[in-house]
Amino acid sequence: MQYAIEVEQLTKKFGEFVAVDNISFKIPRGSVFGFLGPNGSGKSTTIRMLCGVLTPTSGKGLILGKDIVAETEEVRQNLGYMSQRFSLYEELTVNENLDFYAGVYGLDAQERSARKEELIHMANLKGKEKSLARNLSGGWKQRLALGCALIHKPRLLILDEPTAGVDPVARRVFWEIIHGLAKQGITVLVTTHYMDEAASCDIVGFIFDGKMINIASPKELIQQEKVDNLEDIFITYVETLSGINVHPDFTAIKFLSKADERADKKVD
Ligand SMILES: Nc1ncnc2c1ncn2[C@@H]1O[C@H](COP(=O)(O)OP(=O)(O)OP(=O)(O)O)[C@@H](O)[C@H]1O
Repeated sequence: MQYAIEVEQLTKKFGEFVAVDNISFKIPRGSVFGFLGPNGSGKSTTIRMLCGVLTPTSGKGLILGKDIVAETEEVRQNLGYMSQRFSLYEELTVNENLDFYAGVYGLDAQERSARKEELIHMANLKGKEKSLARNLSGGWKQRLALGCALIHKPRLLILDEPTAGVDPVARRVFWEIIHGLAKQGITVLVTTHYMDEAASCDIVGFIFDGKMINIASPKELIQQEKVDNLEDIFITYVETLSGINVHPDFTAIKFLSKADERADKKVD
């Protein structure tokens, strides 16, 4: 099997603090990998190492067979990255944002115009080419950012919480695009806190305190853990690993005054 991502004992320390702790996993080409874990568990640090912007403290990583430390330039040419904040230039138009990213990746004029047309079609941005990014709604911005990440035809796409803050329609459309890209052979690594999105991934990996706790298909994970859905797994892992009960006990707290309670109970 050919792998898009191969990670072996990857570790990142910030001083004494271990943000990513000896993780190993492999993602086959053309699959959608949902990288899950609570805030601060090490997802972005792992992604930053895979993108070649952070040097691992130890361990090894290959992206499409290229070493993330020794072959950073080759890795970047094969990789598209979309950050949580979409990395768009708000004062530039849709067209100008795409042009900017095309320039970064050195596309010539002919390639650039053909590619832009494809991406505007994919992102359903026809008619909005001259709109400022600032004036686009969340869903449009998100799809423009995806277009920018795809401008150089990368074979691996890394998306850091791409659907945070966009409405359900835009989320649905976005995921249809993601699965369409995977069908064409593009590998996708996506972080999300939405478990319905995670359930549609081919593989999900759960990271906690920098350690990879489990990695398998959603179906396998649900069978292994004998629960109904991924949300139950997420909560069970967090409770077990942190020792914190995530269900707060509200019964001891009175939110209404006695007078309010009496008024509510009055029947006309
Ligand atoms: N440059 C840094 N220096 C020191 N600590 C850092 C640095 N970058 C990240 N960390 C710490 O490493 C841990 C993992 O952070 P990371 O951003 O990878 O988590 P995450 O899973 O992406 O969280 P979120 O879901 O909130 O984006 C956190 O405790 C964070 O504070």
